[in-house]
Amino acid sequence: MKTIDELLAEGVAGKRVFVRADLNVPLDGTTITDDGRIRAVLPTVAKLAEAGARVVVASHLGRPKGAPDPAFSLAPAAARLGELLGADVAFATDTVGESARATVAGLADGQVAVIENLRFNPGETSKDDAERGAFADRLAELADVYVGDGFGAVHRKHASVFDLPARLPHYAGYLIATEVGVLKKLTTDVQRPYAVVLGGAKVSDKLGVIDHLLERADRILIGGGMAYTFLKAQGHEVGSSLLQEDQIPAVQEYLRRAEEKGVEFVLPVDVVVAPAFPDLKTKAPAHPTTVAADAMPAGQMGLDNGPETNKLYASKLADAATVFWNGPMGVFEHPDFADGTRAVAQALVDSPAFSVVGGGDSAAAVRILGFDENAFGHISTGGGASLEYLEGKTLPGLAALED
Ligand SMILES: Nc1ncnc2c1ncn2[C@@H]1O[C@H](COP(=O)(O)OP(=O)(O)O)[C@@H](O)[C@H]1O
Ligand SMILES: O=C(OP(=O)(O)O)[C@H](O)COP(=O)(O)O
Repeated sequence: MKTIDELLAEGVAGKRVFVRADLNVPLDGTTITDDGRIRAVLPTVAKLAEAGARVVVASHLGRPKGAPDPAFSLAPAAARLGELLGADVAFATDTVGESARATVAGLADGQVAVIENLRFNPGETSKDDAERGAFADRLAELADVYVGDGFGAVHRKHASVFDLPARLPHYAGYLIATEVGVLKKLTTDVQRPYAVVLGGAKVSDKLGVIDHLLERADRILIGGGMAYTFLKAQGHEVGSSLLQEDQIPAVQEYLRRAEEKGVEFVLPVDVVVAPAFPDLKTKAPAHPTTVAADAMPAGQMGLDNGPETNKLYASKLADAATVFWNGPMGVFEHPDFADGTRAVAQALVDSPAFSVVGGGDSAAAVRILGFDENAFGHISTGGGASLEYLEGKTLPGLAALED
């Protein structure tokens, strides 16, 4: 894999450099609630601009349906990138249309532009190679060189991640180099006990990693939206909680194999429930109650780990030597459901373990809840990406950067 330093040594002045970043930041309307992913790509963007490149930054944000949708515009991220760089950042209101072409053509050496959300074009995420390729062809017209630095999206076989680098000279940016360097350690000389904490909302994406973790981890702690499929698999009522019904047989098999292999599976013993998903805009009181995990009332939704679970999880992390954590333990964006996530973060701060926190929302949660980033071993910008890396899977966005 060629790195950005090699590109800089070759010289980039006057070249149009396409930087595939992951600027998928959490938004409250148009306000960025955590800019960690923008700060993470700054070294790459700043270095290229300093060296006189015409930098075209591209990313997805959220999961729009292949068409423009103002709620998913990258405009706030472009503005924040400009503030952090201390320079004007141009913004193209489309991806490969007139605005993008004119914006890129208007760049002077050392200037930076951001193009609109790549997922506004159906070609970005298409499963059809030809449709993705056609979009990648259009993107390739905007640049002379490709730098991959969107670590959070390298597990996606998407046009800008996988097909575009095949069409341009390609290099890995600083963020990808750092992320891979740290995660590699967890695949080789992991110190034991090795505990993995899994939560969050992308349950169907992430349940499969447990298959691999059963061969690798000593303890697996489950929380967040992931917990309810496990509780249901044990025969408990889960009300209207997030549930991956089709995965129940797989989850039952995980629990059986864990017992056979002596891997400790830790599930919530109590949960915080409410009648409905809370309003994250108004943060209006959500009327939470705490119930035993095996006695959830029908019609209520599990939204956080309860206090007994928080104590239990802290005790399971206290003597771990290595911890990998992906996925908040609850809907931490609402104050009624932030305690479970706060408790796990605090346990990692208190534990001498080498801790890696991965995922857009997990990393944001740690910072939004006021923890010092330096108290953790590594905060990764990718949740799904880091899990798939740890699984040993070939990640399309890394494979595409190989020579
Ligand atoms: N019990 C739950 N029910 C619904 N959503 C949940 C629950 N617990 C956590 N979440 C949500 O999970 C989201 C983050 O999930 P995910 O994207 O998988 O994590 P990451 O971005 O760290 O990889 C947060 O927005 C949080 O509100
Ligand atoms: O937020 C992301 O992943 P993560 O939630 O696993 O950290 C990435 O930006 C990838 O987004 P996607 O899961 O919509 O492809």
